[in-house]
Amino acid sequence: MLEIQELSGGYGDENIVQNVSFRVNKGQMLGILGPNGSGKSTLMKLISGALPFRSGFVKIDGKPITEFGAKELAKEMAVLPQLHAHAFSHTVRETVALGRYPHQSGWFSAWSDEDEFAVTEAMRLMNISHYEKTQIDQMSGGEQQRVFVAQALAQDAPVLLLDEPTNHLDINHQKELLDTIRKQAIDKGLTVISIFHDINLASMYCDELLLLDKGTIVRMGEPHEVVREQDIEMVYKTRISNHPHPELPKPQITLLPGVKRKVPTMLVRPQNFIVTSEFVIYDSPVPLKTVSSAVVNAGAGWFRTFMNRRVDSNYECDDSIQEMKDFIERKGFKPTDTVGMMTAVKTEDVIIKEYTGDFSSLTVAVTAGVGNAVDVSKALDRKEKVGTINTWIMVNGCLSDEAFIQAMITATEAKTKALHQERVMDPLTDTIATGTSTDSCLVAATQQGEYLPYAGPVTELGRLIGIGVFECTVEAIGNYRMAKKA
Ligand SMILES: Nc1ncnc2c1ncn2[C@@H]1O[C@H](COP(=O)(O)OP(=O)(O)OP(=O)(O)O)[C@@H](O)[C@H]1O
Repeated sequence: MLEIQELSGGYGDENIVQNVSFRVNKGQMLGILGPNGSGKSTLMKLISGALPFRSGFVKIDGKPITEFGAKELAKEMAVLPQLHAHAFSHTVRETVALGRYPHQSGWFSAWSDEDEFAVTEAMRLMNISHYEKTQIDQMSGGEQQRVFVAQALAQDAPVLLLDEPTNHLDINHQKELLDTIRKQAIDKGLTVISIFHDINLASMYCDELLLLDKGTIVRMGEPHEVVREQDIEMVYKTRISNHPHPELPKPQITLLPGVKRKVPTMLVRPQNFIVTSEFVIYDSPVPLKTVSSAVVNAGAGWFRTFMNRRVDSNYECDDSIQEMKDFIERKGFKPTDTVGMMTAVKTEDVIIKEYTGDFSSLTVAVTAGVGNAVDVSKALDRKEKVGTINTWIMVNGCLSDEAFIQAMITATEAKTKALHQERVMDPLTDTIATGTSTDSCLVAATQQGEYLPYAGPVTELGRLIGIGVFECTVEAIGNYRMAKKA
Protein backbone atom coordinates (compact mmCIF):
# COMPACT_ATOMS: atom_id res chain seq x y z
CA MET A 1 0.00 0.00 0.00
CA LEU A 2 1.18 3.51 -0.83
CA GLU A 3 0.35 6.26 1.63
CA ILE A 4 0.93 9.96 1.02
CA GLN A 5 0.31 12.38 3.84
CA GLU A 6 0.35 16.20 3.75
CA LEU A 7 2.91 16.16 0.95
CA SER A 8 4.30 19.56 -0.15
CA GLY A 9 7.23 20.40 -2.36
CA GLY A 10 8.42 22.06 -5.56
CA TYR A 11 11.39 23.75 -7.15
CA GLY A 12 13.54 26.40 -5.50
CA ASP A 13 11.57 28.20 -2.79
CA GLU A 14 8.23 27.66 -4.47
CA ASN A 15 5.83 24.95 -3.28
CA ILE A 16 4.18 23.56 -6.41
CA VAL A 17 2.37 20.67 -4.65
CA GLN A 18 0.65 21.56 -1.42
CA ASN A 19 -0.72 19.35 1.35
CA VAL A 20 -1.62 16.37 -0.81
CA SER A 21 -2.82 13.27 1.06
CA PHE A 22 -4.17 9.97 -0.26
CA ARG A 23 -3.58 6.25 -0.11
CA VAL A 24 -3.75 3.56 -2.77
CA ASN A 25 -4.18 -0.10 -1.86
CA LYS A 26 -2.61 -3.09 -3.55
CA GLY A 27 -4.39 -4.07 -6.75
CA GLN A 28 -5.81 -0.57 -7.13
CA MET A 29 -5.21 2.02 -9.79
CA LEU A 30 -5.36 5.77 -9.05
CA GLY A 31 -5.55 8.25 -11.93
CA ILE A 32 -4.21 11.77 -11.50
CA LEU A 33 -5.98 14.40 -13.58
CA GLY A 34 -5.41 18.12 -13.89
CA PRO A 35 -4.66 20.79 -16.46
CA ASN A 36 -1.18 21.61 -17.78
CA GLY A 37 1.03 22.98 -15.06
CA SER A 38 -1.25 21.83 -12.22
CA GLY A 39 1.60 19.88 -10.62
CA LYS A 40 0.89 16.28 -11.69
CA SER A 41 4.47 15.48 -12.74
CA THR A 42 5.85 17.34 -9.74
CA LEU A 43 3.64 15.23 -7.45
CA MET A 44 4.92 12.07 -9.17
CA LYS A 45 8.52 13.23 -8.69
CA LEU A 46 7.87 13.87 -5.00
CA ILE A 47 6.31 10.43 -4.57
CA SER A 48 9.13 8.65 -6.40
CA GLY A 49 11.82 10.53 -4.49
CA ALA A 50 13.22 12.14 -7.66
CA LEU A 51 12.43 15.51 -6.07
CA PRO A 52 12.87 15.90 -2.29
CA PHE A 53 9.69 17.00 -0.56
CA ARG A 54 9.53 19.87 1.91
CA SER A 55 7.00 18.38 4.29
CA GLY A 56 4.77 15.36 4.72
CA PHE A 57 5.66 11.73 4.02
CA VAL A 58 5.40 8.94 1.46
CA LYS A 59 5.22 5.41 2.85
CA ILE A 60 5.30 2.07 1.10
CA ASP A 61 3.70 -0.62 3.25
CA GLY A 62 4.20 1.62 6.28
CA LYS A 63 7.90 2.40 5.64
CA PRO A 64 8.85 6.00 4.70
CA ILE A 65 10.61 6.15 1.32
CA THR A 66 13.35 8.26 2.91
CA GLU A 67 14.43 5.13 4.78
CA PHE A 68 15.02 3.16 1.56
CA GLY A 69 18.36 3.11 -0.23
CA ALA A 70 18.17 4.07 -3.94
CA LYS A 71 18.36 0.50 -5.21
CA GLU A 72 16.07 -0.79 -2.48
CA LEU A 73 13.50 1.88 -3.43
CA ALA A 74 13.77 0.93 -7.12
CA LYS A 75 12.86 -2.64 -6.17
CA GLU A 76 9.69 -1.27 -4.56
CA MET A 77 8.76 1.42 -7.09
CA ALA A 78 9.05 1.53 -10.89
CA VAL A 79 8.64 4.88 -12.61
CA LEU A 80 7.69 5.73 -16.16
CA PRO A 81 8.69 9.38 -16.52
CA GLN A 82 7.01 11.82 -18.92
CA LEU A 83 10.12 12.41 -20.98
CA HIS A 84 12.58 9.65 -21.70
CA ALA A 85 16.18 10.66 -21.97
CA HIS A 86 18.19 8.11 -23.92
CA ALA A 87 21.61 9.50 -24.60
CA PHE A 88 22.90 6.21 -25.96
CA SER A 89 21.06 4.20 -28.51
CA HIS A 90 20.19 0.74 -27.25
CA THR A 91 18.26 -2.08 -28.74
CA VAL A 92 14.76 -2.69 -27.43
CA ARG A 93 15.92 -5.70 -25.39
CA GLU A 94 18.80 -3.74 -23.86
CA THR A 95 16.48 -0.87 -22.97
CA VAL A 96 13.95 -3.17 -21.30
CA ALA A 97 16.82 -5.00 -19.54
CA LEU A 98 17.84 -1.70 -17.89
CA GLY A 99 14.69 -2.11 -15.81
CA ARG A 100 16.39 -5.03 -14.05
CA TYR A 101 19.24 -2.97 -12.56
CA PRO A 102 17.85 -2.88 -8.98
CA HIS A 103 17.86 -6.67 -8.94
CA GLN A 104 21.55 -7.00 -9.82
CA SER A 105 24.68 -6.67 -7.83
CA GLY A 106 26.88 -5.79 -10.84
CA TRP A 107 25.98 -4.65 -14.34
CA PHE A 108 24.91 -7.72 -16.34
CA SER A 109 27.45 -9.78 -14.41
CA ALA A 110 24.80 -11.68 -12.51
CA TRP A 111 22.10 -11.92 -15.15
CA SER A 112 19.74 -14.54 -13.79
CA ASP A 113 16.95 -16.68 -15.24
CA GLU A 114 14.60 -14.45 -13.28
CA ASP A 115 15.98 -11.35 -15.07
CA GLU A 116 15.67 -13.08 -18.42
CA PHE A 117 12.10 -14.11 -17.71
CA ALA A 118 11.10 -10.61 -16.49
CA VAL A 119 12.49 -8.96 -19.64
CA THR A 120 10.96 -11.49 -22.02
CA GLU A 121 7.63 -11.32 -20.22
CA ALA A 122 7.57 -7.49 -20.19
CA MET A 123 8.30 -7.41 -23.93
CA ARG A 124 5.55 -9.95 -24.53
CA LEU A 125 3.06 -7.95 -22.45
CA MET A 126 3.84 -4.77 -24.40
CA ASN A 127 3.81 -6.68 -27.70
CA ILE A 128 7.32 -5.60 -28.68
CA SER A 129 9.12 -8.99 -28.69
CA HIS A 130 9.46 -8.85 -32.47
CA TYR A 131 11.36 -5.56 -32.18
CA GLU A 132 13.87 -6.83 -29.63
CA LYS A 133 16.92 -6.22 -31.84
CA THR A 134 15.72 -2.86 -33.21
CA GLN A 135 17.55 0.29 -32.14
CA ILE A 136 15.19 2.34 -30.02
CA ASP A 137 15.96 5.63 -31.81
CA GLN A 138 14.73 4.07 -35.03
CA MET A 139 11.24 3.48 -33.62
CA SER A 140 8.13 5.64 -33.72
CA GLY A 141 7.05 7.60 -30.63
CA GLY A 142 4.32 5.09 -29.81
CA GLU A 143 6.64 2.09 -30.21
CA GLN A 144 9.25 3.74 -27.97
CA GLN A 145 6.58 4.44 -25.36
CA ARG A 146 5.71 0.73 -25.21
CA VAL A 147 9.43 -0.09 -24.74
CA PHE A 148 9.68 2.26 -21.75
CA VAL A 149 6.50 0.83 -20.21
CA ALA A 150 8.04 -2.65 -20.68
CA GLN A 151 11.18 -1.39 -18.92
CA ALA A 152 9.06 -0.27 -15.93
CA LEU A 153 7.20 -3.61 -15.88
CA ALA A 154 10.49 -5.56 -16.07
CA GLN A 155 11.51 -3.84 -12.85
CA ASP A 156 8.91 -6.07 -11.14
CA ALA A 157 8.19 -3.50 -8.44
CA PRO A 158 4.95 -3.64 -6.42
CA VAL A 159 4.35 0.11 -6.94
CA LEU A 160 4.11 1.49 -10.48
CA LEU A 161 4.15 5.25 -11.17
CA LEU A 162 3.23 6.19 -14.73
CA ASP A 163 3.36 9.69 -16.19
CA GLU A 164 1.03 9.67 -19.22
CA PRO A 165 1.62 6.04 -20.21
CA THR A 166 -0.61 6.36 -23.28
CA ASN A 167 1.37 9.26 -24.72
CA HIS A 168 1.88 8.78 -28.48
CA LEU A 169 -0.26 5.63 -28.59
CA ASP A 170 -3.09 5.02 -31.05
CA ILE A 171 -6.49 4.02 -29.60
CA ASN A 172 -5.89 0.28 -29.87
CA HIS A 173 -2.47 0.50 -28.21
CA GLN A 174 -3.91 2.79 -25.51
CA LYS A 175 -6.51 0.14 -24.73
CA GLU A 176 -4.01 -2.75 -24.89
CA LEU A 177 -1.54 -0.98 -22.62
CA LEU A 178 -4.12 -0.03 -20.01
CA ASP A 179 -5.75 -3.48 -20.17
CA THR A 180 -2.31 -4.98 -19.48
CA ILE A 181 -1.51 -2.63 -16.62
CA ARG A 182 -4.92 -3.15 -15.06
CA LYS A 183 -4.53 -6.93 -15.35
CA GLN A 184 -1.05 -6.74 -13.84
CA ALA A 185 -2.43 -4.65 -10.98
CA ILE A 186 -5.08 -7.27 -10.25
CA ASP A 187 -2.97 -10.43 -10.86
CA LYS A 188 0.18 -9.25 -9.09
CA GLY A 189 -1.47 -6.92 -6.56
CA LEU A 190 0.39 -3.89 -7.92
CA THR A 191 -0.34 -0.40 -6.65
CA VAL A 192 -0.60 1.83 -9.72
CA ILE A 193 -0.64 5.62 -9.90
CA SER A 194 -0.93 7.09 -13.35
CA ILE A 195 -1.19 10.59 -14.77
CA PHE A 196 -3.76 11.00 -17.53
CA HIS A 197 -4.68 13.78 -19.92
CA ASP A 198 -7.54 11.71 -21.30
CA ILE A 199 -10.30 11.96 -18.69
CA ASN A 200 -12.36 9.23 -20.38
CA LEU A 201 -9.53 6.69 -20.32
CA ALA A 202 -8.80 7.54 -16.69
CA SER A 203 -12.45 7.08 -15.78
CA MET A 204 -12.62 3.74 -17.60
CA TYR A 205 -9.50 2.18 -16.10
CA CYS A 206 -9.00 3.70 -12.64
CA ASP A 207 -10.64 2.70 -9.37
CA GLU A 208 -10.20 6.22 -8.06
CA LEU A 209 -9.32 9.59 -9.54
CA LEU A 210 -7.60 12.61 -8.09
CA LEU A 211 -8.27 15.99 -9.67
CA LEU A 212 -5.40 18.40 -9.12
CA ASP A 213 -5.44 22.18 -9.64
CA LYS A 214 -2.66 24.59 -8.69
CA GLY A 215 -0.94 21.82 -6.75
CA THR A 216 -3.87 20.97 -4.48
CA ILE A 217 -6.57 18.30 -4.59
CA VAL A 218 -9.89 19.66 -5.88
CA ARG A 219 -11.65 16.32 -5.65
CA MET A 220 -10.80 12.69 -5.10
CA GLY A 221 -12.97 9.60 -5.26
CA GLU A 222 -14.51 7.06 -7.61
CA PRO A 223 -14.84 8.24 -11.23
CA HIS A 224 -18.51 9.19 -10.77
CA GLU A 225 -17.50 11.48 -7.90
CA VAL A 226 -14.76 13.23 -9.87
CA VAL A 227 -15.88 13.30 -13.51
CA ARG A 228 -18.57 15.89 -12.86
CA GLU A 229 -19.35 18.74 -15.21
CA GLN A 230 -18.95 21.51 -12.64
CA ASP A 231 -15.54 20.44 -11.32
CA ILE A 232 -14.04 19.56 -14.69
CA GLU A 233 -15.30 22.81 -16.25
CA MET A 234 -13.95 24.88 -13.36
CA VAL A 235 -10.52 23.23 -13.29
CA TYR A 236 -9.93 22.87 -17.05
CA LYS A 237 -11.79 26.09 -17.90
CA THR A 238 -13.69 24.54 -20.76
CA ARG A 239 -17.27 23.50 -21.40
CA ILE A 240 -17.95 19.77 -21.28
CA SER A 241 -20.93 17.45 -21.16
CA ASN A 242 -20.96 14.33 -19.02
CA HIS A 243 -22.63 11.13 -20.30
CA PRO A 244 -22.67 7.43 -19.40
CA HIS A 245 -20.30 4.93 -20.97
CA PRO A 246 -22.35 2.55 -23.18
CA GLU A 247 -21.07 -0.60 -21.40
CA LEU A 248 -19.51 0.40 -18.08
CA PRO A 249 -20.64 2.40 -15.05
CA LYS A 250 -17.85 4.89 -15.76
CA PRO A 251 -18.80 8.48 -16.67
CA GLN A 252 -17.40 9.90 -19.89
CA ILE A 253 -17.11 13.47 -21.06
CA THR A 254 -17.51 15.20 -24.39
CA LEU A 255 -15.91 18.52 -25.15
CA LEU A 256 -18.31 21.26 -26.17
CA PRO A 257 -16.67 23.49 -28.76
CA GLY A 258 -16.26 27.17 -27.98
CA VAL A 259 -17.00 28.16 -31.55
CA LYS A 260 -20.46 27.11 -32.65
CA ARG A 261 -20.89 25.93 -36.21
CA LYS A 262 -23.23 28.13 -38.18
CA VAL A 263 -26.42 26.19 -38.90
CA PRO A 264 -29.24 27.70 -40.91
CA THR A 265 -32.28 28.59 -38.83
CA MET A 266 -35.05 26.22 -39.77
CA LEU A 267 -38.48 24.99 -38.75
CA VAL A 268 -40.00 21.56 -39.26
CA ARG A 269 -43.28 22.19 -41.10
CA PRO A 270 -45.89 19.69 -42.41
CA GLN A 271 -45.60 21.13 -45.94
CA ASN A 272 -42.01 19.83 -46.10
CA PHE A 273 -43.05 16.21 -45.60
CA ILE A 274 -43.17 14.07 -48.73
CA VAL A 275 -45.83 11.39 -48.88
CA THR A 276 -45.78 8.74 -51.62
CA SER A 277 -47.26 5.26 -51.87
CA GLU A 278 -43.84 3.95 -50.78
CA PHE A 279 -43.07 6.11 -47.79
CA VAL A 280 -43.51 9.22 -45.68
CA ILE A 281 -40.28 11.19 -45.65
CA TYR A 282 -39.10 14.24 -43.83
CA ASP A 283 -35.68 15.33 -45.11
CA SER A 284 -34.31 18.04 -42.86
CA PRO A 285 -31.80 20.69 -43.97
CA VAL A 286 -29.97 20.24 -40.63
CA PRO A 287 -29.58 17.17 -38.40
CA LEU A 288 -32.26 16.85 -35.72
CA LYS A 289 -31.54 15.43 -32.27
CA THR A 290 -33.61 12.27 -32.16
CA VAL A 291 -34.72 9.54 -29.80
CA SER A 292 -36.67 6.68 -31.34
CA SER A 293 -37.56 3.00 -31.34
CA ALA A 294 -37.21 2.77 -35.13
CA VAL A 295 -35.96 -0.19 -37.18
CA VAL A 296 -32.87 1.64 -38.49
CA ASN A 297 -30.88 3.93 -36.19
CA ALA A 298 -33.04 3.40 -33.11
CA GLY A 299 -31.92 5.03 -29.88
CA ALA A 300 -30.45 8.48 -29.61
CA GLY A 301 -28.55 10.40 -32.28
CA TRP A 302 -28.57 13.23 -34.79
CA PHE A 303 -30.26 12.50 -38.12
CA ARG A 304 -31.40 14.37 -41.19
CA THR A 305 -33.76 11.93 -42.92
CA PHE A 306 -36.83 10.35 -41.36
CA MET A 307 -38.58 7.58 -43.26
CA ASN A 308 -41.78 5.66 -42.53
CA ARG A 309 -41.81 3.01 -45.26
CA ARG A 310 -44.75 0.97 -46.36
CA VAL A 311 -44.10 -2.77 -46.52
CA ASP A 312 -46.37 -5.57 -47.60
CA SER A 313 -48.48 -7.08 -44.83
CA ASN A 314 -46.70 -10.40 -45.52
CA TYR A 315 -43.26 -8.73 -45.18
CA GLU A 316 -40.82 -11.18 -43.69
CA CYS A 317 -37.08 -10.86 -43.68
CA ASP A 318 -34.31 -12.49 -41.63
CA ASP A 319 -32.38 -9.26 -41.45
CA SER A 320 -34.96 -6.49 -41.69
CA ILE A 321 -32.47 -3.85 -40.49
CA GLN A 322 -30.06 -4.56 -43.38
CA GLU A 323 -32.93 -4.85 -45.85
CA MET A 324 -34.27 -1.48 -44.67
CA LYS A 325 -30.79 0.08 -44.95
CA ASP A 326 -30.51 -1.22 -48.52
CA PHE A 327 -33.92 0.27 -49.31
CA ILE A 328 -32.93 3.65 -47.85
CA GLU A 329 -29.78 3.63 -50.00
CA ARG A 330 -31.66 2.60 -53.14
CA LYS A 331 -33.94 5.59 -52.62
CA GLY A 332 -30.93 7.92 -52.58
CA PHE A 333 -30.66 8.57 -48.85
CA LYS A 334 -27.81 7.78 -46.47
CA PRO A 335 -28.49 4.86 -44.09
CA THR A 336 -26.10 6.44 -41.56
CA ASP A 337 -28.17 9.64 -41.55
CA THR A 338 -31.68 8.15 -41.68
CA VAL A 339 -34.10 6.94 -39.04
CA GLY A 340 -36.20 4.27 -40.72
CA MET A 341 -39.51 2.75 -39.63
CA MET A 342 -41.90 0.34 -41.34
CA THR A 343 -45.66 0.21 -41.55
CA ALA A 344 -48.13 -2.03 -43.38
CA VAL A 345 -50.77 0.69 -43.66
CA LYS A 346 -51.13 2.90 -46.71
CA THR A 347 -48.62 5.69 -46.26
CA GLU A 348 -51.06 8.09 -47.96
CA ASP A 349 -53.25 7.61 -44.87
CA VAL A 350 -50.69 9.31 -42.65
CA ILE A 351 -51.98 12.23 -40.60
CA ILE A 352 -49.51 15.12 -40.38
CA LYS A 353 -50.48 18.21 -38.37
CA GLU A 354 -48.82 21.24 -36.92
CA TYR A 355 -49.48 22.56 -33.40
CA THR A 356 -48.39 26.06 -32.50
CA GLY A 357 -47.55 27.39 -29.06
CA ASP A 358 -45.78 30.37 -27.52
CA PHE A 359 -42.39 28.61 -27.80
CA SER A 360 -42.81 27.88 -31.55
CA SER A 361 -44.47 24.78 -32.99
CA LEU A 362 -44.32 21.04 -33.37
CA THR A 363 -45.43 18.63 -36.05
CA VAL A 364 -47.03 15.28 -35.33
CA ALA A 365 -47.18 12.49 -37.94
CA VAL A 366 -49.03 9.23 -37.28
CA THR A 367 -49.72 6.06 -39.27
CA ALA A 368 -51.98 3.66 -37.42
CA GLY A 369 -52.53 0.03 -38.29
CA VAL A 370 -54.56 -1.52 -35.48
CA GLY A 371 -55.15 -5.04 -36.81
CA ASN A 372 -52.68 -6.22 -34.22
CA ALA A 373 -54.08 -4.27 -31.27
CA VAL A 374 -52.99 -5.34 -27.85
CA ASP A 375 -54.12 -4.70 -24.30
CA VAL A 376 -50.71 -4.46 -22.71
CA SER A 377 -52.09 -4.95 -19.18
CA LYS A 378 -52.92 -8.57 -20.03
CA ALA A 379 -49.65 -10.40 -20.45
CA LEU A 380 -50.75 -13.03 -22.91
CA ASP A 381 -48.58 -14.98 -25.32
CA ARG A 382 -49.12 -13.70 -28.83
CA LYS A 383 -48.10 -14.49 -32.35
CA GLU A 384 -46.39 -11.55 -34.02
CA LYS A 385 -48.66 -9.98 -36.59
CA VAL A 386 -48.38 -6.93 -38.77
CA GLY A 387 -50.06 -3.80 -37.46
CA THR A 388 -48.21 -0.86 -36.07
CA ILE A 389 -48.81 2.66 -34.86
CA ASN A 390 -45.86 4.84 -35.81
CA THR A 391 -45.83 8.20 -34.03
CA TRP A 392 -43.47 11.06 -34.86
CA ILE A 393 -43.22 14.25 -32.81
CA MET A 394 -40.92 16.85 -34.33
CA VAL A 395 -40.34 19.90 -32.17
CA ASN A 396 -39.07 23.32 -33.18
CA GLY A 397 -37.19 23.95 -29.96
CA CYS A 398 -34.26 22.91 -27.83
CA LEU A 399 -35.17 19.89 -25.70
CA SER A 400 -33.38 18.62 -22.60
CA ASP A 401 -32.78 14.86 -22.25
CA GLU A 402 -35.55 14.82 -19.67
CA ALA A 403 -37.93 16.51 -22.15
CA PHE A 404 -37.22 13.78 -24.76
CA ILE A 405 -38.25 11.11 -22.25
CA GLN A 406 -41.29 13.05 -21.06
CA ALA A 407 -42.35 13.62 -24.69
CA MET A 408 -42.32 9.84 -25.23
CA ILE A 409 -44.41 9.27 -22.09
CA THR A 410 -46.90 12.02 -23.01
CA ALA A 411 -47.18 10.70 -26.58
CA THR A 412 -47.78 7.13 -25.37
CA GLU A 413 -50.48 8.24 -22.97
CA ALA A 414 -52.19 10.25 -25.71
CA LYS A 415 -52.04 7.31 -28.15
CA THR A 416 -53.59 4.98 -25.55
CA LYS A 417 -56.37 7.49 -24.90
CA ALA A 418 -57.05 7.64 -28.66
CA LEU A 419 -57.37 3.86 -28.82
CA HIS A 420 -59.70 4.00 -25.84
CA GLN A 421 -61.92 6.61 -27.47
CA GLU A 422 -61.96 4.72 -30.76
CA ARG A 423 -62.75 1.49 -28.88
CA VAL A 424 -59.92 -0.38 -30.54
CA MET A 425 -60.19 -3.86 -29.06
CA ASP A 426 -57.63 -6.52 -28.34
CA PRO A 427 -59.20 -9.54 -30.10
CA LEU A 428 -57.48 -12.00 -27.75
CA THR A 429 -58.71 -10.47 -24.50
CA ASP A 430 -61.77 -8.61 -25.77
CA THR A 431 -60.69 -5.58 -23.76
CA ILE A 432 -59.72 -2.11 -24.99
CA ALA A 433 -56.27 -2.11 -26.56
CA THR A 434 -53.48 0.17 -25.38
CA GLY A 435 -51.40 -0.04 -28.56
CA THR A 436 -50.10 -2.68 -30.94
CA SER A 437 -47.29 -5.12 -30.29
CA THR A 438 -44.82 -3.34 -32.58
CA ASP A 439 -45.50 0.39 -32.10
CA SER A 440 -42.70 2.84 -32.73
CA CYS A 441 -42.26 6.36 -31.42
CA LEU A 442 -39.87 9.09 -32.49
CA VAL A 443 -39.17 12.44 -30.90
CA ALA A 444 -36.92 14.79 -32.86
CA ALA A 445 -35.99 18.39 -32.16
CA THR A 446 -34.21 21.11 -34.10
CA GLN A 447 -32.34 22.11 -30.91
CA GLN A 448 -32.78 25.69 -32.07
CA GLY A 449 -34.86 28.41 -30.47
CA GLU A 450 -36.40 28.23 -27.01
CA TYR A 451 -34.94 25.87 -24.41
CA LEU A 452 -37.66 23.42 -23.36
CA PRO A 453 -36.57 21.54 -20.24
CA TYR A 454 -39.80 19.56 -19.72
CA ALA A 455 -42.46 17.96 -21.90
CA GLY A 456 -45.01 16.61 -19.42
CA PRO A 457 -48.67 17.74 -19.54
CA VAL A 458 -47.88 20.55 -17.09
CA THR A 459 -45.98 22.34 -19.87
CA GLU A 460 -47.27 23.91 -23.07
CA LEU A 461 -45.07 21.54 -25.08
CA GLY A 462 -46.52 18.53 -23.23
CA ARG A 463 -50.08 19.74 -23.74
CA LEU A 464 -49.49 20.18 -27.48
CA ILE A 465 -47.90 16.74 -27.75
CA GLY A 466 -50.87 15.28 -25.87
CA ILE A 467 -53.56 16.88 -28.00
CA GLY A 468 -51.57 16.44 -31.20
CA VAL A 469 -50.83 12.75 -30.80
CA PHE A 470 -54.40 12.11 -29.62
CA GLU A 471 -55.99 13.90 -32.59
CA CYS A 472 -53.62 12.47 -35.20
CA THR A 473 -53.98 8.92 -33.85
CA VAL A 474 -57.79 9.16 -33.82
CA GLU A 475 -57.76 10.39 -37.44
CA ALA A 476 -55.18 7.83 -38.54
CA ILE A 477 -57.28 5.03 -37.03
CA GLY A 478 -60.27 6.48 -38.95
CA ASN A 479 -58.27 6.33 -42.18
CA TYR A 480 -57.16 2.78 -41.46
CA ARG A 481 -60.73 1.65 -40.80
CA MET A 482 -61.98 3.36 -43.97
CA ALA A 483 -59.25 1.66 -46.01
CA LYS A 484 -60.18 -1.71 -44.49
CA LYS A 485 -63.83 -1.20 -45.41
CA ALA A 486 -63.02 -0.14 -48.97
N1 LIG B 1 12.31 21.68 -13.17
C1 LIG B 1 11.48 22.69 -12.88
N2 LIG B 1 11.94 23.83 -12.34
C2 LIG B 1 11.14 24.85 -12.03
N3 LIG B 1 9.80 24.82 -12.19
C3 LIG B 1 9.28 23.71 -12.73
C4 LIG B 1 10.08 22.59 -13.10
N4 LIG B 1 9.27 21.63 -13.60
C5 LIG B 1 8.03 22.11 -13.55
N5 LIG B 1 8.01 23.35 -13.04
C6 LIG B 1 6.84 24.19 -12.82
O1 LIG B 1 5.97 23.54 -11.91
C7 LIG B 1 4.61 23.72 -12.31
C8 LIG B 1 3.95 22.35 -12.39
O2 LIG B 1 4.58 21.59 -13.42
P1 LIG B 1 4.26 20.06 -13.65
O3 LIG B 1 5.20 19.57 -14.70
O4 LIG B 1 4.24 19.36 -12.35
O5 LIG B 1 2.79 20.16 -14.20
P2 LIG B 1 1.89 19.05 -14.89
O6 LIG B 1 0.56 19.09 -14.22
O7 LIG B 1 2.58 17.74 -14.91
O8 LIG B 1 1.77 19.67 -16.36
P3 LIG B 1 1.61 18.99 -17.81
O9 LIG B 1 0.19 18.53 -17.89
O10 LIG B 1 1.84 20.14 -18.72
O11 LIG B 1 2.60 17.89 -17.93
C9 LIG B 1 4.64 24.47 -13.62
O12 LIG B 1 4.31 25.80 -13.36
C10 LIG B 1 6.06 24.35 -14.10
O13 LIG B 1 6.48 25.51 -14.77
